Amino acid sequence: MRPIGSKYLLEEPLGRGATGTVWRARQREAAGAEAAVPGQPGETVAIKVLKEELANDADIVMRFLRERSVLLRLTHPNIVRTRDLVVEGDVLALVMDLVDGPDLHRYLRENGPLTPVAASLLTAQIADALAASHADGVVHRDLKPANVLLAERDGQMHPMLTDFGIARLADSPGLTRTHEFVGTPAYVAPESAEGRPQTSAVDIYGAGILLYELVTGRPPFAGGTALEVLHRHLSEEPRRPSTVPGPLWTVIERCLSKNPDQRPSAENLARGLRAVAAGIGVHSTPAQIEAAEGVGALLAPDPSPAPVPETPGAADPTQVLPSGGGAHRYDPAAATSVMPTSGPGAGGPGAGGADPTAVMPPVPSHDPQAPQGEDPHPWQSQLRAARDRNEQTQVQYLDPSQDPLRRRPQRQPQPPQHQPHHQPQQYGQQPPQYQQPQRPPQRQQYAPQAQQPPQQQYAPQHQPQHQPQRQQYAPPQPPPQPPAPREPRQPRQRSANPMRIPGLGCLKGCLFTVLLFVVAGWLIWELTPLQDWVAQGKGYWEAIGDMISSVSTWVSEIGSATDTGGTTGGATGGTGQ
Ligand SMILES: Nc1ncnc2c1ncn2[C@@H]1O[C@H](COP(=O)(O)OP(=O)(O)OP(=O)(O)O)[C@@H](O)[C@H]1O
Repeated sequence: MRPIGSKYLLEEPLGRGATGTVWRARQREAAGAEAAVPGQPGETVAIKVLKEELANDADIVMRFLRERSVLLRLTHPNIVRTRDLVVEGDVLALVMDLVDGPDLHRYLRENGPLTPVAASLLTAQIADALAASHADGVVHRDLKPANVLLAERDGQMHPMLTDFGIARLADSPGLTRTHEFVGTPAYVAPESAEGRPQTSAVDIYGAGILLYELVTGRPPFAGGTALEVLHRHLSEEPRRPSTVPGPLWTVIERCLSKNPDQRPSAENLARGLRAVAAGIGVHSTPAQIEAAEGVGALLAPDPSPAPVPETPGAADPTQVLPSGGGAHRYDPAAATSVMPTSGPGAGGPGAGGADPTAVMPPVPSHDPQAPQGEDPHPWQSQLRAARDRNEQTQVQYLDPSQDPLRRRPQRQPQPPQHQPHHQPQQYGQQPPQYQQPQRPPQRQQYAPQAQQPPQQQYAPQHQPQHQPQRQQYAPPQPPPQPPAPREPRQPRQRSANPMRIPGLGCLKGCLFTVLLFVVAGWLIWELTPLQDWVAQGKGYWEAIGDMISSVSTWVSEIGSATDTGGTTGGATGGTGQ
């Protein structure tokens, strides 16, 4: 157990993300008045210890302290409460309420998609949390299933949004200086990717992606490289899966508007989703169905979205496409659409801050007059330094061959994507393959049964329906080494039979054995009296007996002939003397 600050003891790591590691921790003594929740000795909490490069960055430490009050005052039933901030030596840490439950990403992976009703109700609660934080001027900017924790309350799953403020804290040149880019391409709003000003509408876009993923099991724009995903956010309209009811699709489409001004406010989103959930259930009344079908009218855009404050001296490293708007911005046919931003304001490693929702590193100016350092291309350096993260937030190594400065990225052949096995269904009904006892098609659909032991609540009931998009991360590659000179090759021994026939060796052995038997049989036939025996029709033992007796007769004849010869010889000798 490791102390952190004077008030907390880290017990065990719960998980690791892009910005730090979350620990289960215990309170040693009550925190001071500066903490939002002083806590009691022995109480269990979760502590996110920010990564060293964040903690060592003076800008971030300053912002951490400055934003303390914003983070600590953010309270909502669907937001994981930040209780305290610890700044001590090299350590920056956020003390949070411990949520005893899986995150939504894990839950989806283990249990498959939710029904449209359950997904609407769950997202409505997330929208409630967003509405509260947006009203307070706080934009999350990294909304994704991994940042939604599922707490169990009264036998129901209760979504809680976490990591508020982390994006903002990390929005500093610090990450850029470490040549690192982090982000979650599948959830990035088009304006973030383009480096245009961001507002609370980026969270609505994230909510739309999350909602889509909840009902289908996968985000709408996923697969391929980060650049490809990014392009799809910018240029591709999401397609409606057959299992998504019309009213719910209206909500998703509005959230995923490329134009942030057309996205609904978080408050209206929550209202719209509840109307949809009420009108697409199996027990919906005609009035509820009608209200759901008219949900578009409820999704009025936010007249004054909360702006994401500019970070002094920070440029948005998410920017990979030329900013400046215009009708060509989303032109999918534009071959040069993935181009580094150039010119003032575009940012670069030196000038830019890193956005934790960033998907791409800052791109240097291509002004030929610009001073060229001896360092490798910053783009390459950052990509090379990209490191592995958890499965949701992607840090992606980009091969220099895919550098859009050189050529348009080529689509790599992808393994076949999982298609949800939904059949068209009545709204609110769970598709059979996802049907689980703890998910009846009403509000409690994602609530485990109260009598189930906790460890079973999230246990997969079936094979996961969706393999999450594994991030195509390749570890930083060392610079290519010149190939070592090769030894001259020995001329290859050519086989007599250059064609390799499987089982030929065995066949050869068999043929050889057969040949042996044939030769042996022929010798026996020719050199033994076998032919005579066969001709005389003798039995085997009779023939053997005959042979033994003839051999013994022959031997005795030889013996007697020898005796006779000896006797005769002796007599002859005697006679000669
Ligand atoms: N308050 C909490 N209580 C319990 N577990 C938590 C809490 N906060 C985070 N976790 C768990 O810790 C793990 C890591 O959280 P973290 O927020 O660092 O990951 P992440 O959201 O995937 O990363 P990031 O948002 O930084 O890219 C997650 O698996 C999450 O379930």
